[in-house]
Amino acid sequence: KQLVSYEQQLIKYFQKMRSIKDNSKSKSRIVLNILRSSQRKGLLFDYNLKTGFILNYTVKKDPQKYNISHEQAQRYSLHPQSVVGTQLYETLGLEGEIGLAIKKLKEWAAPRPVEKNLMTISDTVYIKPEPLGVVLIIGAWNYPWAVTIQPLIGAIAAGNAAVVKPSEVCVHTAKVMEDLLPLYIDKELYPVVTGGVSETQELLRQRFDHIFYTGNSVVGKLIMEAAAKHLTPVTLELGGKSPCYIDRNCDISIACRRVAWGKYTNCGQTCIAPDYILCDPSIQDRVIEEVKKAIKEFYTDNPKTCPDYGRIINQRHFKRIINMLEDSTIAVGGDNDESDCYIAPTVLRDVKPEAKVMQEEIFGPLLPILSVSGLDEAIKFINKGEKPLALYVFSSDNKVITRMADDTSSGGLLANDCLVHFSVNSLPFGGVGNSGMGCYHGKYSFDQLSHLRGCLIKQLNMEGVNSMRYPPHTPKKLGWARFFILQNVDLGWVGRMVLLAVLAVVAAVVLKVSRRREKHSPRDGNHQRPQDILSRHLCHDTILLQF
Ligand SMILES: NC(=O)c1ccc[n+]([C@@H]2O[C@H](COP(=O)([O-])OP(=O)(O)OC[C@H]3O[C@@H](n4cnc5c(N)ncnc54)[C@H](O)[C@@H]3O)[C@@H](O)[C@H]2O)c1
Ligand SMILES: CCCCCCC=O
Repeated sequence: KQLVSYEQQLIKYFQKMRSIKDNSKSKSRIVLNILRSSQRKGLLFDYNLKTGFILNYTVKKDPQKYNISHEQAQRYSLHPQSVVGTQLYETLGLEGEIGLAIKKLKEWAAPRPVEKNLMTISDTVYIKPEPLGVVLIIGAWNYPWAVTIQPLIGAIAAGNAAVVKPSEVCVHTAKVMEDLLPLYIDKELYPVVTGGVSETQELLRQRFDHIFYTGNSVVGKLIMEAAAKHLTPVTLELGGKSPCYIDRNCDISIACRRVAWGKYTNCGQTCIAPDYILCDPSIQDRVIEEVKKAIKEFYTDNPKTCPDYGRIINQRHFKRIINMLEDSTIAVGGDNDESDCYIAPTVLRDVKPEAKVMQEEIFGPLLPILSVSGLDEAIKFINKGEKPLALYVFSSDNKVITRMADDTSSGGLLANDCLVHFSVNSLPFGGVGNSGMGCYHGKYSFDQLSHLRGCLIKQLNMEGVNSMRYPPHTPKKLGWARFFILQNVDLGWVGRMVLLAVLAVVAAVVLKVSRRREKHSPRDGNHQRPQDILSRHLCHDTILLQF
Protein backbone atom coordinates (compact mmCIF):
# COMPACT_ATOMS: atom_id res chain seq x y z
CA LYS A 1 0.00 0.00 0.00
CA GLN A 2 2.81 2.32 0.92
CA LEU A 3 4.54 1.67 -2.37
CA VAL A 4 1.36 2.37 -4.32
CA SER A 5 0.93 5.65 -2.53
CA TYR A 6 4.56 6.61 -3.28
CA GLU A 7 3.94 5.68 -6.88
CA GLN A 8 0.94 8.00 -6.98
CA GLN A 9 2.94 10.77 -5.42
CA LEU A 10 5.63 10.23 -7.97
CA ILE A 11 3.24 10.29 -10.89
CA LYS A 12 1.97 13.58 -9.53
CA TYR A 13 5.55 14.74 -9.22
CA PHE A 14 6.38 13.88 -12.82
CA GLN A 15 3.21 15.55 -14.04
CA LYS A 16 4.10 18.62 -12.09
CA MET A 17 7.70 18.50 -13.31
CA ARG A 18 6.49 18.55 -16.89
CA SER A 19 4.18 21.44 -16.27
CA ILE A 20 6.83 23.49 -14.49
CA LYS A 21 9.27 24.90 -16.99
CA ASP A 22 11.25 27.74 -15.52
CA ASN A 23 10.40 27.50 -11.90
CA SER A 24 12.13 24.26 -10.98
CA LYS A 25 12.06 25.19 -7.30
CA SER A 26 9.00 23.16 -6.45
CA LYS A 27 10.05 20.07 -8.36
CA SER A 28 13.23 19.48 -6.40
CA ARG A 29 11.37 20.17 -3.17
CA ILE A 30 8.75 17.56 -4.03
CA VAL A 31 11.44 14.99 -4.83
CA LEU A 32 13.12 15.58 -1.53
CA ASN A 33 9.90 15.33 0.43
CA ILE A 34 9.05 12.03 -1.17
CA LEU A 35 12.54 10.67 -0.56
CA ARG A 36 12.53 11.77 3.04
CA SER A 37 9.12 10.26 3.70
CA SER A 38 10.15 6.93 2.18
CA GLN A 39 13.26 6.96 4.29
CA ARG A 40 11.39 7.73 7.45
CA LYS A 41 9.22 4.68 6.85
CA GLY A 42 12.33 2.59 7.15
CA LEU A 43 12.37 1.33 3.59
CA LEU A 44 16.01 2.05 3.16
CA PHE A 45 17.21 0.07 6.07
CA ASP A 46 16.01 -3.25 4.76
CA TYR A 47 19.09 -5.14 3.73
CA ASN A 48 17.30 -7.49 1.34
CA LEU A 49 15.56 -4.63 -0.30
CA LYS A 50 18.85 -2.90 -0.87
CA THR A 51 20.34 -5.99 -2.42
CA GLY A 52 17.24 -6.34 -4.56
CA PHE A 53 17.70 -2.87 -5.98
CA ILE A 54 21.24 -3.60 -6.91
CA LEU A 55 20.38 -7.00 -8.35
CA ASN A 56 17.71 -5.46 -10.50
CA TYR A 57 20.34 -3.35 -12.10
CA THR A 58 22.75 -6.14 -12.87
CA VAL A 59 23.28 -8.02 -16.05
CA LYS A 60 22.30 -11.20 -14.24
CA LYS A 61 18.65 -10.32 -14.27
CA ASP A 62 18.14 -8.93 -17.72
CA PRO A 63 21.14 -8.96 -20.02
CA GLN A 64 19.19 -7.79 -23.07
CA LYS A 65 17.89 -4.71 -21.38
CA TYR A 66 21.18 -3.90 -19.71
CA ASN A 67 23.13 -3.75 -22.95
CA ILE A 68 22.08 -0.85 -25.08
CA SER A 69 21.27 -2.31 -28.50
CA HIS A 70 22.17 -0.73 -31.81
CA GLU A 71 18.52 0.09 -32.30
CA GLN A 72 18.42 1.90 -28.95
CA ALA A 73 21.73 3.58 -29.75
CA GLN A 74 20.23 4.94 -32.96
CA ARG A 75 17.04 5.99 -31.24
CA TYR A 76 19.01 7.97 -28.71
CA SER A 77 21.50 9.17 -31.36
CA LEU A 78 24.39 7.54 -29.57
CA HIS A 79 27.49 6.84 -31.60
CA PRO A 80 27.07 3.12 -32.42
CA GLN A 81 30.84 2.72 -32.61
CA SER A 82 31.15 3.67 -28.99
CA VAL A 83 29.19 0.62 -27.80
CA VAL A 84 32.27 -1.60 -27.29
CA GLY A 85 34.37 1.27 -25.91
CA THR A 86 31.60 2.25 -23.51
CA GLN A 87 31.47 -1.28 -22.18
CA LEU A 88 35.24 -1.54 -21.84
CA TYR A 89 35.78 1.83 -20.20
CA GLU A 90 32.53 2.27 -18.33
CA THR A 91 29.98 -0.50 -17.84
CA LEU A 92 32.52 -3.28 -17.25
CA GLY A 93 33.73 -1.39 -14.20
CA LEU A 94 30.13 -0.86 -13.06
CA GLU A 95 29.41 -4.59 -13.30
CA GLY A 96 32.49 -5.19 -11.17
CA GLU A 97 31.35 -2.63 -8.58
CA ILE A 98 27.83 -4.06 -8.44
CA GLY A 99 29.14 -7.62 -8.10
CA LEU A 100 31.48 -6.54 -5.32
CA ALA A 101 28.75 -4.65 -3.48
CA ILE A 102 26.45 -7.67 -3.60
CA LYS A 103 29.19 -9.98 -2.38
CA LYS A 104 30.46 -7.71 0.36
CA LEU A 105 27.42 -5.71 1.46
CA LYS A 106 26.65 -7.82 4.49
CA GLU A 107 30.26 -7.50 5.65
CA TRP A 108 30.48 -3.74 4.94
CA ALA A 109 27.16 -3.01 6.64
CA ALA A 110 27.89 -5.15 9.71
CA PRO A 111 28.96 -3.51 12.99
CA ARG A 112 32.74 -3.20 13.04
CA PRO A 113 34.33 -4.04 16.39
CA VAL A 114 37.23 -1.75 17.30
CA GLU A 115 40.27 -1.93 19.57
CA LYS A 116 39.70 -1.43 23.27
CA ASN A 117 41.70 -0.07 26.15
CA LEU A 118 41.64 -1.26 29.73
CA MET A 119 38.77 1.14 30.44
CA THR A 120 36.56 -0.44 27.80
CA ILE A 121 37.73 -4.02 28.03
CA SER A 122 34.41 -5.37 29.26
CA ASP A 123 32.28 -3.10 27.02
CA THR A 124 31.00 -3.53 23.52
CA VAL A 125 32.76 -1.01 21.31
CA TYR A 126 32.00 -0.85 17.61
CA ILE A 127 31.30 1.27 14.55
CA LYS A 128 27.86 1.06 13.06
CA PRO A 129 27.67 2.24 9.44
CA GLU A 130 24.42 4.12 8.89
CA PRO A 131 22.85 5.63 5.77
CA LEU A 132 23.33 9.38 5.50
CA GLY A 133 19.88 10.02 4.02
CA VAL A 134 19.42 11.58 0.62
CA VAL A 135 22.48 11.96 -1.60
CA LEU A 136 22.67 14.29 -4.59
CA ILE A 137 24.86 12.85 -7.35
CA ILE A 138 25.95 15.34 -9.98
CA GLY A 139 27.72 13.64 -12.87
CA ALA A 140 30.09 14.85 -15.57
CA TRP A 141 29.83 14.16 -19.29
CA ASN A 142 33.13 12.49 -20.22
CA TYR A 143 32.42 9.00 -18.84
CA PRO A 144 28.81 9.64 -17.95
CA TRP A 145 28.00 6.08 -16.84
CA ALA A 146 31.11 5.52 -14.78
CA VAL A 147 31.06 8.83 -12.93
CA THR A 148 27.29 8.95 -12.36
CA ILE A 149 26.28 5.34 -11.74
CA GLN A 150 29.35 4.31 -9.76
CA PRO A 151 28.61 6.78 -6.94
CA LEU A 152 24.97 5.65 -7.17
CA ILE A 153 26.01 2.04 -6.51
CA GLY A 154 27.79 3.23 -3.36
CA ALA A 155 24.79 5.31 -2.32
CA ILE A 156 22.40 2.38 -2.76
CA ALA A 157 24.69 -0.08 -1.02
CA ALA A 158 25.02 2.30 1.93
CA GLY A 159 21.21 2.49 2.18
CA ASN A 160 20.67 6.03 0.95
CA ALA A 161 18.12 7.52 -1.36
CA ALA A 162 19.72 9.48 -4.19
CA VAL A 163 18.82 12.09 -6.74
CA VAL A 164 20.78 11.43 -9.92
CA LYS A 165 21.65 14.47 -12.01
CA PRO A 166 23.49 13.44 -15.20
CA SER A 167 25.45 16.08 -17.09
CA GLU A 168 23.43 18.02 -19.63
CA VAL A 169 26.51 18.19 -21.86
CA CYS A 170 26.14 14.51 -22.82
CA VAL A 171 22.56 15.18 -23.84
CA HIS A 172 21.82 11.74 -25.30
CA THR A 173 23.22 9.75 -22.42
CA ALA A 174 21.27 11.91 -19.99
CA LYS A 175 18.13 10.95 -21.89
CA VAL A 176 19.04 7.26 -21.87
CA MET A 177 19.61 7.45 -18.11
CA GLU A 178 16.33 9.22 -17.53
CA ASP A 179 14.45 6.62 -19.60
CA LEU A 180 16.23 3.43 -18.63
CA LEU A 181 17.29 3.80 -15.02
CA PRO A 182 13.72 3.67 -13.66
CA LEU A 183 13.31 0.30 -15.42
CA TYR A 184 15.97 -1.19 -13.17
CA ILE A 185 15.97 0.62 -9.90
CA ASP A 186 13.25 2.11 -7.76
CA LYS A 187 12.37 5.43 -9.30
CA GLU A 188 10.96 6.68 -6.03
CA LEU A 189 14.21 6.30 -4.21
CA TYR A 190 16.55 7.09 -7.08
CA PRO A 191 14.92 9.65 -9.35
CA VAL A 192 16.84 11.01 -12.32
CA VAL A 193 16.63 14.77 -12.69
CA THR A 194 17.86 16.09 -16.03
CA GLY A 195 18.57 19.69 -16.88
CA GLY A 196 21.34 22.23 -17.06
CA VAL A 197 22.97 24.76 -14.81
CA SER A 198 19.75 26.35 -13.54
CA GLU A 199 18.21 22.96 -12.62
CA THR A 200 21.43 21.96 -10.85
CA GLN A 201 21.52 25.26 -9.01
CA GLU A 202 17.92 24.77 -7.92
CA LEU A 203 18.72 21.29 -6.66
CA LEU A 204 21.67 22.76 -4.79
CA ARG A 205 19.42 25.16 -2.93
CA GLN A 206 17.69 22.14 -1.32
CA ARG A 207 19.02 20.44 1.73
CA PHE A 208 20.71 17.11 1.00
CA ASP A 209 22.59 14.85 3.36
CA HIS A 210 25.56 14.52 1.02
CA ILE A 211 26.52 15.93 -2.36
CA PHE A 212 28.70 13.85 -4.65
CA TYR A 213 29.95 16.04 -7.49
CA THR A 214 32.14 15.13 -10.44
CA GLY A 215 33.36 17.89 -12.73
CA ASN A 216 35.75 20.82 -12.93
CA SER A 217 37.27 22.64 -9.97
CA VAL A 218 35.61 25.99 -10.71
CA VAL A 219 32.13 24.52 -10.40
CA GLY A 220 33.41 22.36 -7.53
CA LYS A 221 33.87 25.55 -5.50
CA LEU A 222 30.28 26.62 -6.26
CA ILE A 223 29.03 23.22 -5.14
CA MET A 224 30.90 23.51 -1.88
CA GLU A 225 29.57 27.01 -1.33
CA ALA A 226 25.98 25.85 -1.87
CA ALA A 227 26.53 22.83 0.39
CA ALA A 228 27.94 25.05 3.15
CA LYS A 229 24.57 26.78 3.51
CA HIS A 230 23.12 23.53 4.89
CA LEU A 231 26.39 22.19 6.31
CA THR A 232 26.07 19.35 3.82
CA PRO A 233 29.21 17.24 3.42
CA VAL A 234 30.60 16.94 -0.10
CA THR A 235 32.68 14.61 -2.18
CA LEU A 236 34.35 16.51 -4.99
CA GLU A 237 35.79 14.44 -7.81
CA LEU A 238 37.64 17.09 -9.77
CA GLY A 239 40.43 17.18 -12.34
CA GLY A 240 43.62 19.08 -13.09
CA LYS A 241 46.90 18.55 -14.86
CA SER A 242 48.18 15.02 -14.19
CA PRO A 243 51.95 14.92 -14.84
CA CYS A 244 53.81 12.02 -16.40
CA TYR A 245 57.54 11.68 -15.79
CA ILE A 246 59.44 9.37 -18.15
CA ASP A 247 62.82 8.46 -16.72
CA ARG A 248 65.80 7.88 -19.01
CA ASN A 249 66.16 4.51 -17.38
CA CYS A 250 63.13 2.67 -18.75
CA ASP A 251 61.79 0.83 -21.77
CA ILE A 252 60.73 3.95 -23.67
CA SER A 253 58.81 2.02 -26.30
CA ILE A 254 56.52 0.33 -23.77
CA ALA A 255 56.24 3.50 -21.68
CA CYS A 256 55.13 5.57 -24.70
CA ARG A 257 52.63 2.93 -25.81
CA ARG A 258 50.98 3.03 -22.39
CA VAL A 259 51.10 6.83 -22.25
CA ALA A 260 49.58 7.10 -25.75
CA TRP A 261 46.74 4.80 -24.68
CA GLY A 262 46.19 6.83 -21.49
CA LYS A 263 46.22 10.13 -23.40
CA TYR A 264 44.20 9.40 -26.53
CA THR A 265 41.52 7.13 -25.05
CA ASN A 266 38.23 9.06 -25.29
CA CYS A 267 40.18 11.70 -27.19
CA GLY A 268 42.01 12.83 -24.05
CA GLN A 269 38.74 13.64 -22.27
CA THR A 270 39.66 11.58 -19.22
CA CYS A 271 40.07 13.07 -15.76
CA ILE A 272 43.21 11.01 -15.13
CA ALA A 273 44.71 11.26 -18.62
CA PRO A 274 48.45 12.04 -18.50
CA ASP A 275 48.24 15.77 -19.16
CA TYR A 276 51.89 16.36 -20.13
CA ILE A 277 55.23 14.52 -20.26
CA LEU A 278 58.32 15.56 -18.34
CA CYS A 279 61.56 14.01 -19.61
CA ASP A 280 65.24 14.60 -20.18
CA PRO A 281 65.80 16.44 -23.53
CA SER A 282 68.08 13.60 -24.64
CA ILE A 283 65.11 11.22 -24.91
CA GLN A 284 62.53 13.66 -26.34
CA ASP A 285 62.94 12.58 -30.00
CA ARG A 286 62.69 8.93 -29.05
CA VAL A 287 59.55 9.62 -27.00
CA ILE A 288 57.96 11.44 -29.96
CA GLU A 289 58.79 8.59 -32.33
CA GLU A 290 57.41 5.94 -29.98
CA VAL A 291 54.19 7.84 -29.27
CA LYS A 292 53.75 8.30 -33.02
CA LYS A 293 54.21 4.55 -33.56
CA ALA A 294 51.61 3.77 -30.89
CA ILE A 295 49.11 6.22 -32.44
CA LYS A 296 49.45 4.43 -35.75
CA GLU A 297 49.13 1.02 -34.10
CA PHE A 298 45.95 1.99 -32.22
CA TYR A 299 44.21 4.31 -34.64
CA THR A 300 45.75 3.59 -38.08
CA ASP A 301 47.34 6.21 -40.36
CA ASN A 302 44.05 8.07 -40.42
CA PRO A 303 42.55 8.29 -36.91
CA LYS A 304 39.64 10.31 -38.30
CA THR A 305 38.18 7.21 -39.93
CA CYS A 306 39.17 4.83 -37.14
CA PRO A 307 36.11 3.59 -35.19
CA ASP A 308 38.09 3.52 -31.95
CA TYR A 309 39.13 7.16 -32.07
CA GLY A 310 36.64 9.54 -30.49
CA ARG A 311 35.52 13.11 -30.97
CA ILE A 312 35.54 16.21 -28.81
CA ILE A 313 32.23 16.51 -26.96
CA ASN A 314 31.16 19.83 -28.52
CA GLN A 315 32.39 22.87 -30.44
CA ARG A 316 33.00 24.95 -27.32
CA HIS A 317 35.51 22.41 -26.07
CA PHE A 318 36.90 21.98 -29.62
CA LYS A 319 37.70 25.71 -29.80
CA ARG A 320 39.12 25.73 -26.28
CA ILE A 321 41.55 22.92 -27.17
CA ILE A 322 42.55 24.32 -30.57
CA ASN A 323 43.38 27.67 -28.91
CA MET A 324 45.91 25.89 -26.74
CA LEU A 325 47.98 24.99 -29.80
CA GLU A 326 48.76 28.61 -30.55
CA ASP A 327 52.24 29.05 -29.03
CA SER A 328 53.58 25.49 -29.16
CA THR A 329 55.40 23.40 -31.78
CA ILE A 330 53.51 20.45 -33.21
CA ALA A 331 55.63 17.31 -33.57
CA VAL A 332 52.84 14.85 -34.43
CA GLY A 333 49.23 15.34 -35.61
CA GLY A 334 47.60 18.73 -35.24
CA ASP A 335 45.05 18.33 -38.04
CA ASN A 336 41.47 19.00 -37.07
CA ASP A 337 37.93 19.50 -38.37
CA GLU A 338 35.59 21.75 -36.44
CA SER A 339 32.45 20.51 -38.19
CA ASP A 340 33.21 16.99 -36.95
CA CYS A 341 34.73 18.04 -33.59
CA TYR A 342 37.79 16.06 -34.67
CA ILE A 343 41.29 16.76 -33.38
CA ALA A 344 44.00 14.28 -34.37
CA PRO A 345 46.18 12.69 -31.70
CA THR A 346 48.80 15.39 -31.27
CA VAL A 347 52.26 15.65 -29.68
CA LEU A 348 53.85 19.03 -28.88
CA ARG A 349 57.62 19.32 -28.48
CA ASP A 350 59.90 21.62 -26.40
CA VAL A 351 56.90 23.11 -24.66
CA LYS A 352 57.59 25.95 -22.22
CA PRO A 353 55.89 26.11 -18.82
CA GLU A 354 54.41 29.49 -19.88
CA ALA A 355 52.75 28.03 -23.01
CA LYS A 356 48.96 28.21 -23.24
CA VAL A 357 48.67 24.45 -23.17
CA MET A 358 50.29 24.44 -19.71
CA GLN A 359 47.89 26.93 -18.10
CA GLU A 360 44.90 24.63 -17.57
CA GLU A 361 43.87 20.98 -17.78
CA ILE A 362 43.95 20.07 -21.49
CA PHE A 363 41.12 17.52 -21.53
CA GLY A 364 41.79 16.83 -25.19
CA PRO A 365 44.22 14.87 -27.40
CA LEU A 366 47.25 17.19 -27.09
CA LEU A 367 50.38 15.78 -25.46
CA PRO A 368 52.98 18.44 -24.57
CA ILE A 369 56.55 17.38 -23.79
CA LEU A 370 58.54 19.56 -21.36
CA SER A 371 62.24 19.19 -20.71
CA VAL A 372 63.61 18.52 -17.24
CA SER A 373 67.18 17.60 -16.37
CA GLY A 374 66.12 14.61 -14.30
CA LEU A 375 64.05 13.40 -11.38
CA ASP A 376 64.88 16.32 -9.03
CA GLU A 377 63.74 18.92 -11.50
CA ALA A 378 60.63 16.90 -12.37
CA ILE A 379 59.67 16.74 -8.69
CA LYS A 380 60.29 20.48 -8.29
CA PHE A 381 58.13 21.23 -11.32
CA ILE A 382 55.29 19.02 -10.12
CA ASN A 383 55.38 20.50 -6.62
CA LYS A 384 55.08 24.04 -8.02
CA GLY A 385 51.63 23.21 -9.40
CA GLU A 386 48.38 22.18 -7.73
CA LYS A 387 48.18 18.67 -6.33
CA PRO A 388 47.11 16.56 -9.32
CA LEU A 389 44.45 13.86 -9.52
CA ALA A 390 46.95 11.32 -10.88
CA LEU A 391 50.71 11.21 -11.10
CA TYR A 392 52.52 8.87 -13.49
CA VAL A 393 56.13 7.79 -13.33
CA PHE A 394 57.84 5.47 -15.81
CA SER A 395 61.15 3.98 -14.73
CA SER A 396 62.94 0.64 -14.39
CA ASP A 397 64.54 1.96 -11.21
CA ASN A 398 62.44 1.39 -8.09
CA LYS A 399 64.36 4.14 -6.28
CA VAL A 400 63.05 6.68 -8.81
CA ILE A 401 59.49 5.48 -8.24
CA THR A 402 59.88 5.57 -4.46
CA ARG A 403 61.31 9.10 -4.53
CA MET A 404 58.50 10.33 -6.73
CA ALA A 405 56.00 8.77 -4.32
CA ASP A 406 57.75 10.17 -1.24
CA ASP A 407 58.43 13.72 -2.45
CA THR A 408 55.14 14.59 -4.16
CA SER A 409 51.44 14.41 -3.41
CA SER A 410 48.52 13.53 -5.69
CA GLY A 411 45.12 11.83 -5.62
CA GLY A 412 46.66 8.61 -6.92
CA LEU A 413 50.09 7.46 -8.10
CA LEU A 414 50.71 4.94 -10.83
CA ALA A 415 54.10 3.65 -11.90
CA ASN A 416 54.74 2.26 -15.37
CA ASP A 417 51.16 2.45 -16.57
CA CYS A 418 48.26 4.85 -17.07
CA LEU A 419 44.56 4.98 -16.03
CA VAL A 420 44.27 1.41 -14.76
CA HIS A 421 44.26 2.35 -11.08
CA PHE A 422 40.70 3.59 -11.70
CA SER A 423 39.61 -0.04 -12.15
CA VAL A 424 41.20 -1.37 -8.96
CA ASN A 425 38.29 -1.27 -6.54
CA SER A 426 40.45 -2.05 -3.52
CA LEU A 427 42.10 1.36 -4.01
CA PRO A 428 40.41 4.62 -2.97
CA PHE A 429 39.84 6.85 -6.00
CA GLY A 430 39.77 10.59 -5.47
CA GLY A 431 41.71 13.80 -5.50
CA VAL A 432 43.57 15.91 -2.98
CA GLY A 433 43.72 19.70 -2.74
CA ASN A 434 42.65 21.23 -6.03
CA SER A 435 41.89 17.82 -7.54
CA GLY A 436 39.16 17.09 -5.02
CA MET A 437 38.19 15.69 -1.66
CA GLY A 438 36.79 12.39 -0.51
CA CYS A 439 37.14 9.14 -2.37
CA TYR A 440 35.11 6.21 -3.68
CA HIS A 441 35.14 2.81 -5.41
CA GLY A 442 34.40 -0.48 -3.71
CA LYS A 443 34.19 -0.26 0.06
CA TYR A 444 35.38 3.35 -0.06
CA SER A 445 32.11 4.31 -1.80
CA PHE A 446 30.15 2.57 0.93
CA ASP A 447 32.09 4.32 3.68
CA GLN A 448 32.04 7.68 1.93
CA LEU A 449 28.26 7.61 1.77
CA SER A 450 27.69 6.20 5.25
CA HIS A 451 27.81 7.78 8.65
CA LEU A 452 30.30 5.75 10.68
CA ARG A 453 28.59 5.92 14.04
CA GLY A 454 30.80 5.22 17.01
CA CYS A 455 28.98 3.07 19.58
CA LEU A 456 30.05 2.24 23.14
CA ILE A 457 27.73 -0.07 25.08
CA LYS A 458 28.44 -0.29 28.81
CA GLN A 459 26.67 -2.17 31.58
CA LEU A 460 25.51 -0.50 34.76
CA ASN A 461 27.77 -2.62 36.99
CA MET A 462 31.50 -2.15 37.70
CA GLU A 463 30.83 1.35 39.03
CA GLY A 464 33.88 1.13 41.27
CA VAL A 465 36.22 1.28 38.28
CA ASN A 466 34.82 4.71 37.44
CA SER A 467 35.91 6.31 40.71
CA MET A 468 39.15 7.43 39.07
CA ARG A 469 37.20 9.89 36.87
CA TYR A 470 34.80 11.21 39.48
CA PRO A 471 35.66 14.24 41.67
CA PRO A 472 37.45 14.81 43.91
CA HIS A 473 40.24 14.61 41.31
CA THR A 474 43.62 13.63 42.68
CA PRO A 475 47.02 13.01 41.08
CA LYS A 476 46.71 9.37 42.10
CA LYS A 477 43.40 8.97 40.28
CA LEU A 478 44.92 10.72 37.27
CA GLY A 479 47.74 8.17 37.35
CA TRP A 480 45.20 5.37 37.26
CA ALA A 481 43.22 7.02 34.50
CA ARG A 482 46.42 7.41 32.50
CA PHE A 483 47.19 3.73 33.00
CA PHE A 484 43.72 2.50 32.11
CA ILE A 485 43.05 4.80 29.17
CA LEU A 486 46.42 4.91 27.45
CA GLN A 487 47.14 1.20 27.54
CA ASN A 488 45.72 0.00 24.25
CA VAL A 489 45.28 -3.70 24.33
CA ASP A 490 44.90 -5.98 21.42
CA LEU A 491 44.66 -9.26 23.22
CA GLY A 492 42.36 -11.06 20.87
CA TRP A 493 39.51 -13.23 22.07
CA VAL A 494 41.63 -15.68 24.08
CA GLY A 495 43.69 -12.90 25.65
CA ARG A 496 40.56 -11.06 26.74
CA MET A 497 39.16 -14.17 28.40
CA VAL A 498 42.46 -14.79 30.21
CA LEU A 499 42.59 -11.17 31.38
CA LEU A 500 39.01 -11.31 32.61
CA ALA A 501 39.76 -14.54 34.46
CA VAL A 502 42.81 -12.95 36.12
CA LEU A 503 40.78 -9.88 37.06
CA ALA A 504 38.11 -12.14 38.55
CA VAL A 505 40.73 -13.97 40.64
CA VAL A 506 42.22 -10.66 41.81
CA ALA A 507 38.75 -9.39 42.70
CA ALA A 508 38.00 -12.56 44.65
CA VAL A 509 41.30 -12.28 46.56
CA VAL A 510 40.68 -8.62 47.34
CA LEU A 511 37.16 -9.34 48.56
CA LYS A 512 38.37 -12.22 50.70
CA VAL A 513 41.07 -10.04 52.30
CA SER A 514 38.51 -7.29 52.91
CA ARG A 515 36.07 -9.68 54.55
CA ARG A 516 38.82 -11.03 56.79
CA ARG A 517 39.70 -7.44 57.81
CA GLU A 518 36.03 -6.65 58.49
CA LYS A 519 35.74 -9.80 60.63
CA HIS A 520 38.73 -8.81 62.77
CA SER A 521 37.86 -5.11 63.18
CA PRO A 522 34.84 -3.63 65.01
CA ARG A 523 31.99 -2.51 62.70
CA ASP A 524 31.84 1.25 62.37
CA GLY A 525 28.35 1.24 60.94
CA ASN A 526 29.51 2.41 57.48
CA HIS A 527 28.73 -0.59 55.44
CA GLN A 528 30.96 -0.72 52.39
CA ARG A 529 29.90 -2.37 49.18
CA PRO A 530 32.34 -4.96 47.74
CA GLN A 531 32.83 -2.96 44.51
CA ASP A 532 33.81 0.15 46.51
CA ILE A 533 36.36 -1.89 48.41
CA LEU A 534 37.60 -3.33 45.13
CA SER A 535 37.89 0.10 43.57
CA ARG A 536 39.78 1.44 46.61
CA HIS A 537 42.17 -1.44 46.30
CA LEU A 538 42.50 -0.84 42.57
CA CYS A 539 43.57 2.70 43.34
CA HIS A 540 45.99 1.86 46.13
CA ASP A 541 47.46 -1.50 45.54
CA THR A 542 50.89 -1.23 43.95
CA ILE A 543 50.96 -4.93 43.20
CA LEU A 544 48.00 -4.39 40.91
CA LEU A 545 49.81 -1.53 39.22
CA GLN A 546 52.66 -3.87 38.33
CA PHE A 547 50.19 -6.39 37.01
N1 LIG B 1 37.75 13.07 -10.57
C1 LIG B 1 36.93 12.45 -11.38
O1 LIG B 1 36.52 11.32 -11.15
C2 LIG B 1 36.48 13.11 -12.65
C3 LIG B 1 35.76 12.37 -13.57
C4 LIG B 1 35.33 12.99 -14.72
C5 LIG B 1 35.64 14.32 -14.96
N2 LIG B 1 36.35 15.00 -14.05
C6 LIG B 1 36.73 16.39 -14.28
O2 LIG B 1 35.59 17.10 -14.72
C7 LIG B 1 35.96 18.12 -15.64
C8 LIG B 1 35.14 17.95 -16.89
O3 LIG B 1 33.80 18.00 -16.56
P1 LIG B 1 32.94 19.35 -16.70
O4 LIG B 1 33.12 20.17 -15.51
O5 LIG B 1 33.22 19.90 -18.04
O6 LIG B 1 31.53 18.64 -16.66
P2 LIG B 1 30.09 19.23 -16.83
O7 LIG B 1 30.10 20.46 -17.67
O8 LIG B 1 29.28 18.06 -17.24
O9 LIG B 1 29.70 19.67 -15.36
C9 LIG B 1 29.54 18.73 -14.34
C10 LIG B 1 28.19 18.93 -13.67
O10 LIG B 1 28.17 20.20 -13.08
C11 LIG B 1 26.96 20.87 -13.38
N3 LIG B 1 27.24 22.31 -13.47
C12 LIG B 1 27.91 22.94 -14.44
N4 LIG B 1 27.99 24.26 -14.16
C13 LIG B 1 27.35 24.44 -12.99
C14 LIG B 1 27.10 25.57 -12.15
N5 LIG B 1 27.50 26.80 -12.50
N6 LIG B 1 26.43 25.38 -11.00
C15 LIG B 1 26.01 24.16 -10.65
N7 LIG B 1 26.22 23.06 -11.41
C16 LIG B 1 26.87 23.19 -12.54
C17 LIG B 1 26.50 20.29 -14.67
O11 LIG B 1 25.09 20.35 -14.75
C18 LIG B 1 27.01 18.88 -14.63
O12 LIG B 1 26.06 17.97 -14.13
C19 LIG B 1 37.42 17.93 -15.88
O13 LIG B 1 38.13 18.82 -15.09
C20 LIG B 1 37.68 16.51 -15.44
O14 LIG B 1 38.99 16.27 -15.05
C21 LIG B 1 36.76 14.44 -12.89
C1 LIG C 1 39.64 4.09 -18.16
C2 LIG C 1 38.43 4.77 -17.61
C3 LIG C 1 38.77 5.91 -16.77
C4 LIG C 1 37.55 6.65 -16.31
C5 LIG C 1 38.00 7.83 -15.59
C6 LIG C 1 36.91 8.71 -15.20
C7 LIG C 1 37.37 10.09 -15.28
O1 LIG C 1 37.32 10.75 -16.29
